[in-house]
Amino acid sequence: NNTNGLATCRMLLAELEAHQDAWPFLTPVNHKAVPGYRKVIKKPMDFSTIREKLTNNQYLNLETFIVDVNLVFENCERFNEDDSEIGRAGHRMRSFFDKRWTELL
Ligand SMILES: Cc1ncccc1N[C@H]1CCCS(=O)(=O)C1
Repeated sequence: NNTNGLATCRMLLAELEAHQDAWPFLTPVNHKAVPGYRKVIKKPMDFSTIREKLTNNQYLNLETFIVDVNLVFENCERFNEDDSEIGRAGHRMRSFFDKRWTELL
């Protein structure tokens, strides 16, 4: 039910934030420091924004939470080369997340 969904969101987000490869995703990408980002990425998302939304009760359930987490990884794959530090971190974080939430189903 809904409460279980929110406890699961809190647990999953804590694990994402604590992951050693989370560093590119902990704060919003600084579009002043990253040329082209604002133009290319229409829906920026990061773990601190997800934390804020969770705190403000903006996620209806686990599914709406997963949509935002996946947006972090889709933006990363769109903007970063697979063969780059940030690109590789994104792939590692995505596979970590996919494995974790499916384990909890
Ligand atoms: C996820 C992402 N995609 C594209 C460019 C940059 C980033 N992340 C940055 C976030 C702040 C720290 S950093 O500047 O090292 C990396």
